[in-house]
Amino acid sequence: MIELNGVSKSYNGIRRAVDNLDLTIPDGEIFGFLGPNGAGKTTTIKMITGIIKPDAGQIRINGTDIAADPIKAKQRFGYVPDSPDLFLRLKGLEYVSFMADIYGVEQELRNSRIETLAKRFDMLDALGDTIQSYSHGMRQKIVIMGVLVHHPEVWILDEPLTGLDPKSSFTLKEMMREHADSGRTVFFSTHVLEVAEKLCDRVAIINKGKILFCGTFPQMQEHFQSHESLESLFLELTKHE
Ligand SMILES: Nc1ncnc2c1ncn2[C@@H]1O[C@H](COP(=O)(O)OP(=O)(O)OP(=O)(O)O)[C@@H](O)[C@H]1O
Repeated sequence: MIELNGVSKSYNGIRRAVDNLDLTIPDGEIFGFLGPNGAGKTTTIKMITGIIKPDAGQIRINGTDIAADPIKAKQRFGYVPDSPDLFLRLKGLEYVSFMADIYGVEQELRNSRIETLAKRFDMLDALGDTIQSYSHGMRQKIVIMGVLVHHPEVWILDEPLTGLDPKSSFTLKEMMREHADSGRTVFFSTHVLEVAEKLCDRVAIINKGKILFCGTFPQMQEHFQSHESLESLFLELTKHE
C-alpha cells in the first residue's frame, strides 16, 4: 500500500510541481499514474521513493514513513526510474548481482531468480555483456531485473514499458498483473493510455501538480457521462488546464 497525504513540492520556490496531493493505492491493485508532460508524475515518484524530499506532507509505503524510516521503507519497494542508463560499465549479471547484494538476497536464491527473470525477458545471452553495449530496451530490462531480484512488495515503475519490444512489454504487463493478484501493489506512470485502460485497476490523472481524477475507468466514464475511451477523456480533461 502507498499513502500520500498533503504532499507538495516546488522547485526553486516558484510554481508547485506537486500541489497538496492525497492518494491511497491499496494492496492488490495496479494503479496507473497518468498526465501530460511536466504534470508532476516523476516528481511524485521521486518523493515516494525518497529521492527528493517533499516541502510538505507525508508518504508511507506499507505503513512505513519514507522520511522517518527511509531504510525500512526502501526495503519494501522496488523502483524502476524513467531512464535506464545506469552503471553502464557493469555487465548485466554484475549489476543484477549488485542489486541482490544490496538487498541481501542469498546466492542460491538469487541464481534461480536471475535465471528465471533472464529467461522471461530473453536476456540469458546478454548477461555477460556490459550494459553500455545494450540497446535501450535491454537496459530497461536489466534495470527491471535488478529491481525484481529482491522480490519487493511494492513496485514503483516510471514509464516502464518505454523501449520494450512487444514480447517483453507483454511479459512485464503479465508480471504486473501476477504481482497485484498476489495481493501486492503496482504503481506505474505511463503515457500509453491504451495500456492504462486495459491494465490498470484504477488510474489517477494529474496535471499541473493536481489530481484531476482518480478512480476506475468505468467510474471515469460515469463521472463524465461518456462512453469515450480513456484517451478521449484524458484529452478532454487536460485540454483546458
Ligand atoms: N529538477 C528540477 N528543477 C526545476 N524544475 C523541475 C525539476 N524537475 C521537474 N521540474 C518541473 O516540475 C514540473 C513537473 O515535472 P515532472 O518531471 O514531475 O513531470 P512529469 O509529469 O514526470 O513529466 P514527463 O511526462 O514529461 O516526464 C515541470 O514543470 C518541470 O519543469
